[in-house]
Amino acid sequence: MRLGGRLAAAIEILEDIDRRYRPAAEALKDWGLSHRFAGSKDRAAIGNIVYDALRRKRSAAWIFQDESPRALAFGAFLIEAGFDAEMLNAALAEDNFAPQPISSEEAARIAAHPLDQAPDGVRAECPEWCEPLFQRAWGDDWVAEAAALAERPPLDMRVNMLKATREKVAKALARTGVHESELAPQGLRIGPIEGQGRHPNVQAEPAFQKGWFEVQDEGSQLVASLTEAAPGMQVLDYCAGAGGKSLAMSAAMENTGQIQAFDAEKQRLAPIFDRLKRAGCRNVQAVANPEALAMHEGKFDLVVVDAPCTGAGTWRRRPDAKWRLAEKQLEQRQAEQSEILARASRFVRPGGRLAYITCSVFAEENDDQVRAFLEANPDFQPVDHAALWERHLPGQAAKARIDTTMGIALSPNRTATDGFHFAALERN
Ligand SMILES: C[S@@+](CC[C@H](N)C(=O)[O-])C[C@H]1O[C@@H](n2cnc3c(N)ncnc32)[C@H](O)[C@@H]1O
Repeated sequence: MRLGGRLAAAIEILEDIDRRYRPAAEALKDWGLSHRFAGSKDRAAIGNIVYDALRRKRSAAWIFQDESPRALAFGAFLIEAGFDAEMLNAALAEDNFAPQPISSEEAARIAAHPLDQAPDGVRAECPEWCEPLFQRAWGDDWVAEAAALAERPPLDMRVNMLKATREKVAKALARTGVHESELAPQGLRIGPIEGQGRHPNVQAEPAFQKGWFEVQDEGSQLVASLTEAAPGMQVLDYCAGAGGKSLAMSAAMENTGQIQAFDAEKQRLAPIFDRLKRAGCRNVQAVANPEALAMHEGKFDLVVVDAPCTGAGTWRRRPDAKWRLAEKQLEQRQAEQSEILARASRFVRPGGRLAYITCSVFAEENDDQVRAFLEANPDFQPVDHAALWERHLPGQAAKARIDTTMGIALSPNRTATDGFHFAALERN
């Protein structure tokens, strides 16, 4: 397929996402199934245009002064490729499968709306209702913080120290252009996709099948190590999901002690069994029945709450979720977070630690939750988060945003990771 056919396909998929209110990954998959003639390079290129259009929806709509799927696909392509209207029209010429080229009226509109003159909210690439949330959380940096969530993400991996070393995995993946992560000590990274390329399918590599590494964002790796799960500990991962944090803590604990991996939704836990097996984790037990935990109240050295949240910190990877998120869902997540914190905290032993994690960049889900919990639970005290960070990442204090009391914030803009918040609270 030529560029015209790829743009036409991207427009069709964006229409489907819009009309049927469905996740981008599903719409792309369906398109692939009904267009089997398209090769893997075409699919990757189409996927890039769709994801770029969702990441840069406001900028693309601004330069075209139009929110239609065609304007979003064209606009995002112009921005990402650094093309102007004339260059794009030249690339579409004599391509029977191409959409209508950019008209002279559209070209005039594009010329009259340069991005450097766009309002802050457009450059921030976030839904209008989220602008005050970013402003509150990030002050003067809010546009840069929100805009960084519209960049293409890298592919991050955590080396499983139970089975391999960073050198060994880097060697096994040498052809992929992998390099050591800047902050996470067991991290490896393949940079963001360039142009119309794609990330290698690292999960098809024998090294992955052998359990030498997991695909895990560097921010997720960092918050897992900030829990300070250590050999011999009794740990409760209260919102374990597919086990990303449990697997990382299991390796940090050198397969000793015990991790109870609990989740209120049984089906969310389902992938953990294969993952544990592949990674060789023998100190993790999946628990789906809350009653099985009851007898362990007040017994755990460490309780980790990787709470359900808006996921705003992951918008680089799931840009469609950004436009689906509604104010009501934020309120629901906040209510769940306070309820889960209250429940989970009962399992911390005196002298033990509660670690609160979200992949959100909003104060409503982070500082506000920590503050409210501490007010309601005077037997818990925050650890010194600056000292905690320094222990793990000496000399890197300028990277994260650290509030000694409320916790540590990671973001694409500051740490080149997904957005995360981490707070550790100790029980008297
Ligand atoms: C952010 S995800 C967890 C991700 C996981 N820890 C990882 O690293 O892969 C949040 C999880 O919380 C679970 N959850 C939601 N409400 C809960 C509750 N009341 N109690 C325990 N888990 C809950 C969800 O099912 C979801 O799997």
